[in-house]
Amino acid sequence: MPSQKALIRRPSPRLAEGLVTHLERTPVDVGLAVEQWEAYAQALRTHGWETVEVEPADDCPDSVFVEDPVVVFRNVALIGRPGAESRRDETAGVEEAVARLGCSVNWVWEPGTLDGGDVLKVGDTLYVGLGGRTNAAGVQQLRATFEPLGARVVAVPVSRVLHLKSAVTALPDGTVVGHEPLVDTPSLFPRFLGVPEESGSHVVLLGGGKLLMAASAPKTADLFAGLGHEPVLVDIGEFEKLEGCVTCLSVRLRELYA
Ligand SMILES: NC(=O)NCCC[C@H](N)C(=O)O
Repeated sequence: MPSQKALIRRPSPRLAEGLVTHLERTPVDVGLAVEQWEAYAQALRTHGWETVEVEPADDCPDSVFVEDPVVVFRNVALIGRPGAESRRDETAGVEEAVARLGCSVNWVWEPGTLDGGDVLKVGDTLYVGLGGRTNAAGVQQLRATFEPLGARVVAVPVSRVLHLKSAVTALPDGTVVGHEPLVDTPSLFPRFLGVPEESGSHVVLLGGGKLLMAASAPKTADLFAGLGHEPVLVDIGEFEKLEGCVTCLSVRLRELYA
């Protein structure tokens, strides 16, 4: 039986010092953030995911955004080299966690940079955002790692948001969804659906038609419900102040055999 495990990482006490790039900094309430993170983890568990905590990295303010240090395809994990230097110490704990779960591990090497938030999987296609935290050498290394396993890697420009998955994610049927003013080239995706809210661009596929989404995107949730999906809303407001989304707070591992 394939396992359904989700890596999560407890927020650092220094969360409020996390990076902001495209937003103005506003104060983060770390206590509230921890409550929101616990509710997020509970939502994953309620919908059938076993949560696995990566060792906390208290000195790394952005470590809660656990999807960024790694890309997993089938049972192979590529440990990224974060585009932001302040995030480079986050990788060791994530590497240890994926290895413990039985993944084969590869690494992105200098001069490559690659953030997991820049990689969107749609079936066997890996769209990779180029322009912010991920560079051309990182894309080449992603190709070299995953194309031999049957992945097709498609590089797409990202200039208006932090990561590719800040701009677009995909519904269970593969339709790519995004808030058009923030998507550089919607025509690169075979099927694209515009959504009315920025945070409506971010869905985590929970299985069975359920979509984990931010509570800040109620109109998009209605749109998706009207299309036959089942939105599950969580408040991640404190993380949104740091350019975090529902996608970046976990790494779902669907193809491990445990
Ligand atoms: N995948 C993501 O969208 N990650 C969000 C990272 C936010 C963090 N403050 C950062 O700038 O790296």
